[in-house]
Amino acid sequence: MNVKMMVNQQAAAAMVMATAANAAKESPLKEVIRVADVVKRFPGKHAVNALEDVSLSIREREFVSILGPSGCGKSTLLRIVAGLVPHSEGVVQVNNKAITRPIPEIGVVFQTSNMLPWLTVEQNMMLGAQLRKIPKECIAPKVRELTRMLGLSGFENNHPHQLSGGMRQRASIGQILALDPSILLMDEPFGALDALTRDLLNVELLRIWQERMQTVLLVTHSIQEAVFLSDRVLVMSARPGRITHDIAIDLPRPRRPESIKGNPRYGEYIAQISQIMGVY
Ligand SMILES: Nc1ncnc2c1ncn2[C@@H]1O[C@H](COP(=O)(O)OP(=O)(O)OP(=O)(O)O)[C@@H](O)[C@H]1O
Repeated sequence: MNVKMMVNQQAAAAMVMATAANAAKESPLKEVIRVADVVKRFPGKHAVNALEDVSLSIREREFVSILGPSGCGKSTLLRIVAGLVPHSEGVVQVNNKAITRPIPEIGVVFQTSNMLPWLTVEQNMMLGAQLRKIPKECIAPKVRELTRMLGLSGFENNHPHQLSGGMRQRASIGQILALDPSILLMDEPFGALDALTRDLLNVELLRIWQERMQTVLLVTHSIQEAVFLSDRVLVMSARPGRITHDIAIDLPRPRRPESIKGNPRYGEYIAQISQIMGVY
């Protein structure tokens, strides 16, 4: 084969690879969460209209955050998607199936740890799988790997009260990840932690997301956190909550605080969202 033929073959191979890469880039990812025209009323003496015509769509492996004023219905929306709270009107689907109760594909992390105080970190991380009758030998290697990944090696036999707040929250995330959910719903998971621990855990969360690529829906009060982590930020109005803005965050990945926080676009997104939310 002469040199010209080799060059032509290489060029053709490069073109095929580029076309495949473009096709992969352009092929729309599957819609995983679909919320359409959802209304939520809490009836009773102090009836509350919490959500009004909320619609959103989240695709496979997207990281989406929800911001909004206190009481606008962010947690209610998350709990509806999780199947923990029924909605009054509209459609809520996960992987094309109507959500009427919690399903194994969805893991939920709340602000406070769900760990049982009388069990160790490892026992807590095994618990969900045991309740689902998954054999111990299947779950044990996964729990060991998660313990390492979450920086909890050496603390497996500690009880929750023997951990710092940040470690407790990491262990709570481990409890959920041990069940291998394809969708992670998080309600202010680091809200009770100090700013430094929160920043560190955000970096951890991105690393976990990048390694496992779950679809993530996060409720947060922090504009910085939402911009740093997300592919899209949804902003809700005051109650009854509606989604008023859907902002694509076009910052490069992988994201590290030192590279992102110096990026002028990071500052611009924060300014834009602060203005939308009326906070400066
Ligand atoms: N179980 C309930 N019964 C009655 N009203 C409720 C219930 N849960 C939530 N609400 C009301 O629904 C509205 C939305 O509450 P929700 O907790 O979803 O807001 P939020 O945006 O998550 O608030 P925050 O940012 O302060 O955590 C509030 O007015 C709240 O009082």
